[in-house]
Amino acid sequence: MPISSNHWGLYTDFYELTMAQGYFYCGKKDDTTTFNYFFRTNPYQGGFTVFAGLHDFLKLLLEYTFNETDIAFLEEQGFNKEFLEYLRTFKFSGNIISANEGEIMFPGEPVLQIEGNIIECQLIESMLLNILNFESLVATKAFRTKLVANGKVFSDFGLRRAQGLGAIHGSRAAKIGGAASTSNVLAGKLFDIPLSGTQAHSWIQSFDTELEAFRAFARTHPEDTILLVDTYDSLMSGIPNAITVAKELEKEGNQMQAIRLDSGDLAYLSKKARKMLDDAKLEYVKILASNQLNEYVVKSLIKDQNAPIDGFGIGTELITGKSDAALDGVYKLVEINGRPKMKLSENIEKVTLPCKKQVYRCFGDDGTFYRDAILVADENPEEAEFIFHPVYPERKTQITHLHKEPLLNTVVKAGEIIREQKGTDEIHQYLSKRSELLPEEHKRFISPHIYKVGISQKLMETRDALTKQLLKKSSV
Ligand SMILES: Nc1ncnc2c1ncn2[C@@H]1O[C@H](COP(=O)(O)OP(=O)(O)OP(=O)(O)O)[C@@H](O)[C@H]1O
Ligand SMILES: O=P(O)(O)OC[C@H]1O[C@H](OP(=O)(O)OP(=O)(O)O)[C@H](O)[C@@H]1O
Ligand SMILES: O=C(O)c1cccnc1
Repeated sequence: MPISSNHWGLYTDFYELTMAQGYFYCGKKDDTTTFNYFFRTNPYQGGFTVFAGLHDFLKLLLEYTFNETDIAFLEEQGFNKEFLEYLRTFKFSGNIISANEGEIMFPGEPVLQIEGNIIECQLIESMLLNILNFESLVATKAFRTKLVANGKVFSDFGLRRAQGLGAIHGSRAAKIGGAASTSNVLAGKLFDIPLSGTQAHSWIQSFDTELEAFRAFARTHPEDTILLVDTYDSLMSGIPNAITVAKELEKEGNQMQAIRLDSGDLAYLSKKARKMLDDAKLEYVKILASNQLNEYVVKSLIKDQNAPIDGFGIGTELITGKSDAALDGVYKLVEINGRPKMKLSENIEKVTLPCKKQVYRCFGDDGTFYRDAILVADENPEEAEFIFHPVYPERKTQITHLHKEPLLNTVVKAGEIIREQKGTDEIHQYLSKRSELLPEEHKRFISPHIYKVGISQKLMETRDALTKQLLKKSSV
């Protein structure tokens, strides 16, 4: 982590600590609770979300403790001595079941479920949301790009444009979603992501001529020469100079790797560049492109305009998850001391589902993802006959005959991580495999088909009974 600490207790919102102290003094500190993490909408008006950030969250969860300076700081903020003594030895001791990192998930379904005492579950809320919402947002953006890149690679160039230190985890998420490499050296070291890079305009500008700059770069990097050709004029100067240097490299037995286009009409320029390179018998020299790219431009260049571009560098839009500022993931209390709990809202979309749960992915006859079923945790999935639309119960699907797979598996037991987390490469491979099972209509960018997530009869009845009780109480 860039902020050096082995104690992450303060990585939380103030109100979590205020509530924790309140629970402590209200005699609730040993109440057992269950919370669910879920999101309400897919980002980018898309049809799915890639779940990412689990590894980073679990790592910090183990270090979610308070050291002496944290305790002293909280004392200055007015927290009570007895409560601070409690925090001094605090360590998360609960259980977590979670979807795999890299899983394709949908709105409304629990992605992760945490059980523990009320204080520990409450304190970690903000850190959990901070990590999972951001990484899932960026991983989803990256995977959308991968889906339309037609096998062409793209590298994360986002460090300079990211929201501060978020870049470190953004680069990790970009790799999970499909970036082949990153320019972000610290993220590369921390998360074992291959590094890649070219050079900036400053390199070219620092020499008297472009040709001199290209030659100097080729001399110092003969085996991996990539030349940025747009500093002065791509067609009139940059590409001809790159060809001259490629020929000089050939004489020394080396092959120039690529040129990089960074402005202008990338389809037009890449076609011209390809022809110029091919005419010079430099078919092996690849063409890379950058400049405010996103999944729509990549799709247009590759699929609609047949641009002969071999790879992309993508910065701003990838690392910031443009045009969505955040994934709207939330963390809600669903059970306390064995009693189901829910949140009512005038806005039906914001009503939460009570109870400990399990999510089952139901597969169609062709083996693809067909429906997700949210069941109460102790329900036998083979006995659940139908699942119902959470808002319009008259819309139901029979699931008896469908193959089902539970999505939430134990990752933390009594405060210990019991499932080894995978590396970014393996997570991406898992995502790719799962994506093959997601029907195409959920992947399209414009008006994707909505993947259906239903709730079991038992869950619906529990929710409806609880709603009645709560409405009765609130009208007294
Ligand atoms: N053929 C193309 N089809 C669709 N979009 C393209 C195409 N070529 C370039 N773009 C995109 O159009 C935008 C062009 O932006 P802009 O006008 O700022 O670039 P520029 O003026 O060429 O470069 P800069 O301002 O960086 O010098 C970029 O987002 C780029 O990715
Ligand atoms: O466009 P992005 O997707 O964010 O990709 C990263 C950009 O960062 C670099 O530009 P730099 O910061 O040097 O400025 P430039 O736009 O003038 O090239 C690079 O040349 C890309 O254009
Ligand atoms: O290596 C590059 O070409 C690079 C890295 C970061 C941002 N823009 C370009």
